[in-house]
Amino acid sequence: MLKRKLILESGEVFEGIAFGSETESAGEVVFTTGMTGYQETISDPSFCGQIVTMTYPLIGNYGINRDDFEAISPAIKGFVIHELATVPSNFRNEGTLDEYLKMKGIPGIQGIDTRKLTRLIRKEGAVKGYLSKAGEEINLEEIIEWLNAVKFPTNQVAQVSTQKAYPSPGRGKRVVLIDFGMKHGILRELNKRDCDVIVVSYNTSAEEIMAYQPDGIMLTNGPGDPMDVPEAIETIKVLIGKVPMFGICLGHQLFGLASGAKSFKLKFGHRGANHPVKDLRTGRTELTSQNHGFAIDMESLQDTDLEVTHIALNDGTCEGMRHKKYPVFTVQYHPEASPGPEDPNHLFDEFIELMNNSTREEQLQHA
Ligand SMILES: NC(=O)CC[C@H](N)C(=O)O
Repeated sequence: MLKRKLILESGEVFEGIAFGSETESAGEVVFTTGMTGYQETISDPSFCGQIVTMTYPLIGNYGINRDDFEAISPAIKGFVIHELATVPSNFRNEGTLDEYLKMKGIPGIQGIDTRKLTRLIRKEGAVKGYLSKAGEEINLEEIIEWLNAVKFPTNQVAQVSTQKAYPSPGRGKRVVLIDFGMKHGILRELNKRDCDVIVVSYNTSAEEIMAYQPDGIMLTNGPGDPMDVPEAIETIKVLIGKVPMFGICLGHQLFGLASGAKSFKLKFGHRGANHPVKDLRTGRTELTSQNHGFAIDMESLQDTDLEVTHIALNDGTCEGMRHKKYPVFTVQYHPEASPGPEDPNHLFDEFIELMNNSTREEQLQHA
């Protein structure tokens, strides 16, 4: 078994055992607290460019299956775990995590103290990291210096969005889905409700989107800083009020920015499958799946036509908004719930209802 190191820009070094691809890699190191769902995590395009640490100690025990991918190819830069289960056991198992990461060229490290790493990230905030090539000695000082100077690419949405529009047909409401790095779960939920979905690239113009005559527009999740996608912000500005809109995660942040709100980077993000969110209108709390490093600044909503509908109970940040005049609502968390929990799944039904209640005449008035 070959060794490899995880090195942080702050100078901490974690030595462990290499698995997955033997290559070296670098990216922002983040942690997620989900106890299951490593396959969904690895393949969630919102993690594009990041080295992902699982805080749950035993990973790989149910293998990799055919059905649970959130994108065709994973976009993570590395995978950090405490202990790799080498003999998976599950009726859906089709192969091991190690084989999968090897096939996809993603380096993994196991046998490190993920608790210590997580506490460091919580204390110091988001940090850049480097995973060394399996079995290779490195010059630590050189790597730390390089990490402190390097600027990672900011075009992650362009890396993971579809380049060409394509349909995912149904006989119900026509939804144009703007793909900022869509999790397949969103498409599954819309298709389950018989929506006639047209998936378009992140830089499709408002005019082209409206030419599909949609009943509604879906703004998806996606990687990176929402400020790095100015063209999408401009497009959303034009689309607001034309047809009902539903935004998830990056889609929520872009809608906020398009409406005049501001965003900021959280110290260490919300990533996991047990984040409590309170719906301020009903007083109900739901457990949600989350994966975000940025958030909308609630104070900046004062000068907009938006209102906060949901807040995070862990730190009080904004988790949902709606437009006061137009049929648009967005959430910072993941109602498509892959891997779960499914508490907020009803939001997709609310989107369908919003499209049902918004008549064609009304839409044409705004068009
Ligand atoms: N899952 C997402 O869409 C994440 C949104 C954004 N990239 C963030 O980190 O905040």
